Amino acid sequence: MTKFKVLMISTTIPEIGLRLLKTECDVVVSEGNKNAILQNIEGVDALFWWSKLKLDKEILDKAGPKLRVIGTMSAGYDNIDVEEIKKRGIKFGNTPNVLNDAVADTAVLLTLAASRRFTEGRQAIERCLWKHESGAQWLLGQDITGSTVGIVGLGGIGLAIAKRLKCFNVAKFVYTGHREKPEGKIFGAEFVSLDELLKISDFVIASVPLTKETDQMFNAEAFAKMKKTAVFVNISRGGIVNQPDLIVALKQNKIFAAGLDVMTPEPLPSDHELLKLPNCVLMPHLGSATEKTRSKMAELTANNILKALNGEPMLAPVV
Ligand SMILES: O=CC(=O)O
Repeated sequence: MTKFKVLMISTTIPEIGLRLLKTECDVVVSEGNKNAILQNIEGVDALFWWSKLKLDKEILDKAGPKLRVIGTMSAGYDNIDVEEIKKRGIKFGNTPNVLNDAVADTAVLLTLAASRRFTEGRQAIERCLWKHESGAQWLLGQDITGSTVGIVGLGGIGLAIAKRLKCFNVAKFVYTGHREKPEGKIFGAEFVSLDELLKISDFVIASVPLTKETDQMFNAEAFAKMKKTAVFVNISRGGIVNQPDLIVALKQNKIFAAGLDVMTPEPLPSDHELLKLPNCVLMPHLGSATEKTRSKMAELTANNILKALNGEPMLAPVV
């Protein structure tokens, strides 16, 4: 029996992904750059995708008509042309839920770090600005205890963030999104409009996918609605923020601080303005980057692909 042919992008996938696929498929492992992908993709039955590159018509055309299954090892798929995939009748799945805890941990880390002036404190040590006489009001931060936390997008990750922050004795949780959610009610969070959330929240935490609707939703207008003491955290996608507007808001202290795991572009150039802001904490898109989480993501992606190749529903289908 001829085996299915799978192209795995990239060479850095946790071992379990390759091991599972190899039980039923011939696997070619490719670097994640476009040239390598285009060189290797022709004639494959399935694609294991781990790349920030656009998975577009050009790549799908080069793959040809045999390609009928794609699994992305990510929860988000804003870099993937889902409409084109649908049109071609290709089965497509992602890795939701398995990364909720790791990403929520990252959100908590950024919330704490931004509110307690982590970047500025570290810079102060490096620049010999930490003095005995620095005084009792030096580098004061914002408290989570007693605060109002606003979650924009109460999906699996948003809820996991709220659950974690509850332990910090938050006074009130609010959230916004398309609709009120039963899990919001059970948790004890109030559903409010985006405007209301921006107005009343001490912490605004974004956990929405990047779509046409959320593209640059955090812009000058949104930052102007926030409290001057507000801390903004983004663990979803850089594209939901108008970054020049955020930089202005941080420079002019229109908001207190930001904690970002995601930004534009990625990778961020080392001389980027964001890195020069003392009230901005940055991580290089590490939300799901723990050993266990990445292994679970690799396993789910491989199983999505194997199921679909065998004519069964994927464990986590998108289309
Ligand atoms: O950003 C990470 C993901 O979408 O999985």
